[in-house]
Amino acid sequence: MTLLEVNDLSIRYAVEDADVHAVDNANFTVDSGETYGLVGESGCGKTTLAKSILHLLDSNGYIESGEMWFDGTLPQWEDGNGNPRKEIIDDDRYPVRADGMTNLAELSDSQIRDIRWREVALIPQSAMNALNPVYKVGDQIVEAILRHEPQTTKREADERARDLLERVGIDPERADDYAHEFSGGMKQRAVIAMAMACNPSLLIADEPTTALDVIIQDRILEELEQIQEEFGVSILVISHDISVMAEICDRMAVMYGGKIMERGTRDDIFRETANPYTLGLKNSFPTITQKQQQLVSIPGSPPHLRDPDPGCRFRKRCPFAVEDCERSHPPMYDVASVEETGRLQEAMDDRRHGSACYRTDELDEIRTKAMKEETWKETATQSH
Ligand SMILES: Nc1ncnc2c1ncn2[C@@H]1O[C@H](COP(=O)(O)OP(=O)(O)OP(=O)(O)O)[C@@H](O)[C@H]1O
Repeated sequence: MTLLEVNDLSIRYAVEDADVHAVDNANFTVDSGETYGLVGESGCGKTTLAKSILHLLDSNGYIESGEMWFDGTLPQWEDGNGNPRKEIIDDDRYPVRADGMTNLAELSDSQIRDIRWREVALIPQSAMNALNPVYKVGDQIVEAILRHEPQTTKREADERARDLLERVGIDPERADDYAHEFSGGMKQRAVIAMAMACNPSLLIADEPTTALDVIIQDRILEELEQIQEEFGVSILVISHDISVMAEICDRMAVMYGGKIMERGTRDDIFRETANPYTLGLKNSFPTITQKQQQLVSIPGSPPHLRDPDPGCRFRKRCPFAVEDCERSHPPMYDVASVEETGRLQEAMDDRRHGSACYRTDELDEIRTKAMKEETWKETATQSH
């Protein structure tokens, strides 16, 4: 069942005389109970996309166009008997669709505040530094519960906080400790517990393992998986590290320069990789099982996104770029259909394996060449 459906989402930041096109026409769907990943190099728009869901963009950021349909119920939309008023579709005041989904992009600040924590919780980047040093860790979770569920008693909230800590593998007795008494991994787990305080249906985790050593990283990923199983929560996880995604995601979108370049299930992305950018990204990270493999990084750096030209965002670093790539950014092609028919066919459904590349009909050759280090080195020489 669909929990979040993002349609043609474009986000801009206003800077001086131009706009930064941080996210451009993004389309993807997160189902209930699944882990969906957004992966790509720093600056490709992952955090911007995640923050926009909860209206937490920097003040110069704005949603240019698009929709974010979410299957949630706003408290102020309950009727006198406390029943959700999902049936409201003819009332212009409510951006609710016939199937009961709400367009988060159109909610007012107060409406979105009711969604935050209760329905969608965000674990921001460097979250472990966000724990308040002067309050006990347990009290911070209690505070989060009481703020969003005022009808809960302090005692109940206290019990829930301890239970949450236990569920993420922290001894409940440690609820009385301060953040500085926790290790890095414990702080991150405490932040996960805090995010789960109000039992949200969507948890957004922005770089949950960055800055942690490899062993702790693995534990945090296991923790997220367990949380998901126990609570049935959907997780939108953001990482620059494609090997982290291989560990935990059911499906994912690979982003570059504000665009989704490839989209699909974990198997689509890792076994049937179709986009040159994804192929390059895969080469540049060790897989969990093959730590010793030779790593090849993609030469060059991501494009600046101020008023970008219409061409493919990746073309300047792409060893497979052709003339078409200069003219316009490619649409998302349906990989399986193209492989079957040999003809370029656009993806009609964002659940299908899609790749934004004009050469999706030459995949065998591209995959073979992309594995060779010299393929990427040649691009570096050409672009200098
Ligand atoms: N407030 C802002 N004003 C102008 N540009 C911004 C602002 N915030 C982000 N950007 C730009 O928007 C683009 C996307 O940034 P974003 O932080 O979303 O990327 P990211 O993939 O999450 O990278 P990182 O992991 O480094 O945060 C980048 O080019 C960034 O420089």
